[in-house]
Amino acid sequence: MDSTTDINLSGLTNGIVTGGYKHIIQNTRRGTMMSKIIVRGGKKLSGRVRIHGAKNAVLPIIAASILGSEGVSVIHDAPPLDDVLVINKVLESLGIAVEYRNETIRVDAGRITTCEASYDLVRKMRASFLVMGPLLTRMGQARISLPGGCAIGTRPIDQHLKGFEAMGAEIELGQGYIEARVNGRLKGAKIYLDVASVGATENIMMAAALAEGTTLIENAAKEPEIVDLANYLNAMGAKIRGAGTGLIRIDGVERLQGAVHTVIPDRIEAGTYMIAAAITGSDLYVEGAIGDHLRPVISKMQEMGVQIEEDENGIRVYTVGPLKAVDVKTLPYPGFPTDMQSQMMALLLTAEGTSIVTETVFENRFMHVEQMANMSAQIKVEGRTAVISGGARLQGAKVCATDLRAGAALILAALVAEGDTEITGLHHIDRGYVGITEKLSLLGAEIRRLPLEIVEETEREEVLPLFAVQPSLA
Ligand SMILES: CC(=O)N[C@H]1[C@@H](OP(=O)(O)OP(=O)(O)OC[C@H]2O[C@@H](n3ccc(=O)[nH]c3=O)[C@H](O)[C@@H]2O)O[C@H](CO)[C@@H](O)[C@@H]1O
Ligand SMILES: C=C(OP(=O)(O)O)C(=O)O
Repeated sequence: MDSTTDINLSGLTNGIVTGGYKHIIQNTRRGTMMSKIIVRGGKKLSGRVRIHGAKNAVLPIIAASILGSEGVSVIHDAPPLDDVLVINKVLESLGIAVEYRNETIRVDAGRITTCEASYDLVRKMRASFLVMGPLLTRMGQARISLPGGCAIGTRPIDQHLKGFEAMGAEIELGQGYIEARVNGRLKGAKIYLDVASVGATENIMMAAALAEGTTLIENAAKEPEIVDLANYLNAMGAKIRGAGTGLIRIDGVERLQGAVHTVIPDRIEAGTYMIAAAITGSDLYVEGAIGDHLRPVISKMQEMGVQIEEDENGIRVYTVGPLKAVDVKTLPYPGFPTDMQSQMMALLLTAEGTSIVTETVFENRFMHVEQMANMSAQIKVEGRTAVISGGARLQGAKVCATDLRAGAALILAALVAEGDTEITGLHHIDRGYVGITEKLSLLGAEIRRLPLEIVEETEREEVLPLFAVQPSLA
């Protein structure tokens, strides 16, 4: 993810605007506005919070819709997030018709006019690279800008490329682009992933769906988002078995068509609100949260003494006394998710005793520690391990979200800090949390989002009420 402030989608001003969350339109319409969140700590929360569709499921699913040469895909519960707008824009730049209204995306990929995804779009979001597999397998070629690294680590794509090469693609790198070509169709292959990469598993699974013959992905990632993608691909006519296990078998088919699919709830958004309940000592119902997707988070929170009750519609979280320190190690699913590490650290700051957090997935995912230290947090980092001294009262401060989950963790810490916390770097948070200010405020938090700097003042009132903007299907 690059470090520019907000996404500029000003070309979409003729698109459809329907009801929803203010910041998305503010950011996308003017592209120049920065904002800050101000939280006054100490409020108890109560009530229910609805979890939106999963960012990390919808992004590969939108990319996979490129594979549908006939019919229209209808993707329900697509969260109105900046990342979703970016991947939609990537598809449009390929000549594909995309319409986004009321959390439903329609994609007509009947016609593709170019196989190139430019630097301008791919730099905004790493997941844009997921269009490589679908384009290569359907069109025989793809030229995609290198996604590069980001705040949390170097994030190479060698495993994606290894998979495409094993299926017969020729890969060339030049001028910041990766060019992949194949004569005829990709061929099914046996691919062992050196690391159980989520993105590589998804990209290879999509490429293999239209390949000739059978592909086996060994040491595949097992995340619920992989299963959701496989379910969508199968609804399009693919033959995929084993998604959710370490061995996925894909029997290639000749063509795929658009399908209707509802995206799974976002387990990381759900986990974040579960921690909001625990950190504030409140009683919240997290509607839509799926316990089975959150097993390691639930189990760690219970070990700390948090009370958790699951039913078929969601999860209730509350506390009955002080929380205990625990040790946490991030791992690929079904281990503790790296995307919940910083939020968990915020909670551990309020527990009694010393906790140890070990990050094994990304090499540089402790950037929030420095920001938390500004709030008087006692954390010592050595390599991939952080030692957290819990129990001290956090103090409100001026802090900056260094990445998406770091931003969420700072908001959580701010909910219990003494005084006001000002959080900037909100473009990170907007990638992954729909209306976090509105949702927390409705639960009783004292939280506001304010403009920090408005370069262009026009059209502010015009954009209310709002939601997402996308051009109509042609
Ligand atoms: C859009 C999306 O779904 N993002 C998620 C996805 O990212 P993403 O798919 O990028 O994460 P990966 O699972 O690929 O990365 C995991 C580890 O594998 C390494 N690696 C990855 C690919 C590769 O070719 N070579 C390689 O060495 C990475 O550097 C990292 O250390 O999974 C991560 C791990 O759960 C989450 O934090 C991200 O939120
Ligand atoms: C790291 C994340 O996302 P991405 O892979 O899109 O950067 C995340 O969702 O926490």
